[in-house]
Amino acid sequence: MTLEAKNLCFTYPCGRSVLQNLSLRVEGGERVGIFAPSGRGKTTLCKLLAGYEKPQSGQVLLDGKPLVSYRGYCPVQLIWQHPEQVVDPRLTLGKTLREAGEPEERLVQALGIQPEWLSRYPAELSGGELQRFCIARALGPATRFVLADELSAMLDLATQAQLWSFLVEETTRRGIGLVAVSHSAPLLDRVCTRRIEL
Ligand SMILES: Nc1ncnc2c1ncn2[C@@H]1O[C@H](COP(=O)(O)OP(=O)(O)OP(=O)(O)O)[C@@H](O)[C@H]1O
Repeated sequence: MTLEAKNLCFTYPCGRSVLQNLSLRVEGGERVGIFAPSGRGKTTLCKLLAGYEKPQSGQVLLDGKPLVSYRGYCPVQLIWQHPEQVVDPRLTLGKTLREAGEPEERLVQALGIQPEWLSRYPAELSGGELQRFCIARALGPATRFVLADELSAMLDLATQAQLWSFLVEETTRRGIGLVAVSHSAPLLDRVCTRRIEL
């Protein structure tokens, strides 16, 4: 499969123009690092690639078809920088995990998700623990591309290394394309097959 951004232009309603004519092509199984200083538009690009925002002009295509024409579970999944902002605080983590269907036990174990966390609420877990649930939720059976937006910025080095090596192994095994966003060029060079600068 191919994920393609074609000539994307995006301006927020306040008039802040963030992306001008941006094009990008990612193949299944490829790992592309996106490197840019703060405020350049990395998160905005991820939101466009996952269909959370619509460009004023240009298109996001999945295998040549507009992403907006895919119904149901989106094959392009975004792992957000701040997991606490993208989980429902009123749901237990067990329910959060099942939002994308029954999770594979293998994934739950590989991510180090502890059984006793499942009955807790998001506010009762650390950021790193919560991010593991968001990663598992993003890796449903129909996922073809994963966008990882600074997913490890708030984690200690050992946890960062563990989560990245899991993501590399899992995406390689399933031929999933990965777009990784970071301020750290060394991290992207370790994780990705190529790196681009915005
Ligand atoms: N909802 C919004 N409304 C208006 N402007 C916004 C909105 N979200 C982001 N911006 C602005 O758009 C620009 C790009 O933001 P974005 O979050 O995409 O950058 P980024 O490269 O991911 O930054 P960082 O590395 O700090 O996370 C910034 O100048 C930001 O202030």
